Amino acid sequence: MATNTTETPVCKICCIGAGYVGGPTCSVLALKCPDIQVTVVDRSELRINQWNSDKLPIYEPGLEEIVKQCRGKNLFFSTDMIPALKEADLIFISVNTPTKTFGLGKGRAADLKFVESCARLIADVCEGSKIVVEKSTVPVRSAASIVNILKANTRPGVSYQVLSNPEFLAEGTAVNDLTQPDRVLIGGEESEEGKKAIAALSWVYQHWVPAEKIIHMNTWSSELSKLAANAFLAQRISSINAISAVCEATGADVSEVAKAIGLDSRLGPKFLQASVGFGGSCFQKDILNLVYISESLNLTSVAAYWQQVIDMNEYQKTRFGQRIVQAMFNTITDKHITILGFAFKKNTGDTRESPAIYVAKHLLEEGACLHIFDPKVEKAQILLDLEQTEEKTGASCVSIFDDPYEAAKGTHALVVCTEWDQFVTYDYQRMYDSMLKPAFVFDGRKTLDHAALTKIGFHVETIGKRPGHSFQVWIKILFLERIKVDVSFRCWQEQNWGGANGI
Ligand SMILES: NC(=O)C1=CN([C@@H]2O[C@H](COP(=O)(O)OP(=O)(O)OC[C@H]3O[C@@H](n4cnc5c(N)ncnc54)[C@H](O)[C@@H]3O)[C@@H](O)[C@H]2O)C=CC1
Ligand SMILES: O=C(O)[C@H]1O[C@H](OP(=O)(O)OP(=O)(O)OC[C@H]2O[C@@H](n3ccc(=O)[nH]c3=O)[C@H](O)[C@@H]2O)[C@H](O)[C@@H](O)[C@@H]1O
Repeated sequence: MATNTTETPVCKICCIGAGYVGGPTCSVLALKCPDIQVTVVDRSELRINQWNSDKLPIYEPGLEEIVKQCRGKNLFFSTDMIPALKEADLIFISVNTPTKTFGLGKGRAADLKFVESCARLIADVCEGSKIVVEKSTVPVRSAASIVNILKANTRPGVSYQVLSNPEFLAEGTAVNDLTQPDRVLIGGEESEEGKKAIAALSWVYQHWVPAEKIIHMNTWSSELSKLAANAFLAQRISSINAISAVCEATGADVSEVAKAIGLDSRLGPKFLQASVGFGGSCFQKDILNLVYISESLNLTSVAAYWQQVIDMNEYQKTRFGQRIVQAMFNTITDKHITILGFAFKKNTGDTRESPAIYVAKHLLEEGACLHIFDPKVEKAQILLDLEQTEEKTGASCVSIFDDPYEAAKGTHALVVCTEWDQFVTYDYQRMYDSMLKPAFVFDGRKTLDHAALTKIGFHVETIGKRPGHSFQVWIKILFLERIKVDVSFRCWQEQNWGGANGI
């Protein structure tokens, strides 16, 4: 490397994008590689200021301690991008790649404008030889566009190697996922220079990741593996959620079914938790991207297959919202409802694509007033997500609480949208006593003790189970449903065939 005068392959790293990936990844990198200087740059001054303050821009268990330990030593956050890029031997591109909201591929294709602007900036300012690492999640063959832009703008004496190194961390467990990854993928060119670049990035990871977990492959396999991994994970959730609908209609219990399925060593127990639906910034975006790529390649059956994972997720969120209204006597107009949890999963303050947003909007459309509590999501973020300018405005009605008991007071129902651990230990008797009766609990995460809640007096509804009905009652329901089906079938027969004998 041009700027590297020591024996080590990499001395300085620059990461463009100080978000949920760039921030934690570089913090762990700095912690594990004290011999490397890591600078995270971002065009957002607000974000960089937050990374340099006591209140980090994202909540992630264990992250604050690492940042405090490394910041100012070998970890730096800056908006001054040019010097950091010039100095670096290796540059990570960790910027956002959202779904396009306009033009060709609108609503499905990934918008690569931020990745492209990074490539152009690197080409403009860098000298010597650089390794450019694509860490953002991108469509397969995106590295070719980066190479194109860099090559088209190369000045004499400048050379680049572009690698794909997708990130697999999950929010809420990012530090653990980064310190003990299942695998690290590095895709690159087959050439000598390509192999040298792959070796340099592997050397960085080998500071803490066992060599056998660092996997080398061709660039396109690496890019596609990231989309495929997210699609497979989301597919499992949609599969168990589809089964949850069957459970609710038949009296089976989805937790029991998930346990039975997960005990098969070929399937395993993870990602079988039925829920109100998956959220987060990536599953939907990445599957839509996969659908778009498949369609672009004329693989229409493949596209339709993955589209179903998204459709099932929409169905699950809709079903949950409708079930709340139905259980509350088919009207929630002017009723006060408490939403417990607004983040898309526990241990994060991130609300991107959170199912809570969908549920809250559905309840607001039905005329309800919402009391919302989440341990980590900022009030301004909730109002922004619900497109409310301020609390309790006009016809709609949203109040944000920083105490769950205050939130529950005077409301008709509790709706659990996030599986925060502390929700399990709350004093539900205290909440029940302060609520209007009948008091309802809708557990969209299946984490509460439903028997205990029922004993307190709550009417409890959850995903994938119809609680409160004994086996005998179920037999009766199924019997009545059967009669209904028989009657409608006979009516249909008479209308279309002139009665059963007319066939
Ligand atoms: N959030 C997650 O848990 C994971 C995300 N990913 C992928 O990583 C990428 C980044 O995701 P997040 O960190 O969540 O996004 P983010 O939105 O939290 O952060 C992206 C950052 O990049 C900055 N940025 C954008 N364009 C820039 C430019 N030209 N120059 C300087 N800064 C620029 C933005 O200001 C923002 O701070 C995406 O492709 C995502 O799909 C991959 C694995 C996990
Ligand atoms: O590319 C990404 O952004 C990341 O996407 C996911 O990570 P993340 O979205 O942060 O969190 P997950 O734990 O995967 O949860 C996603 C959603 O699925 C839901 N979920 C998860 C598991 C489950 O069994 N059931 C279920 O409903 C969660 O509550 C959450 O809403 C992947 O797990 C990461 O490997 C990947 O790097």
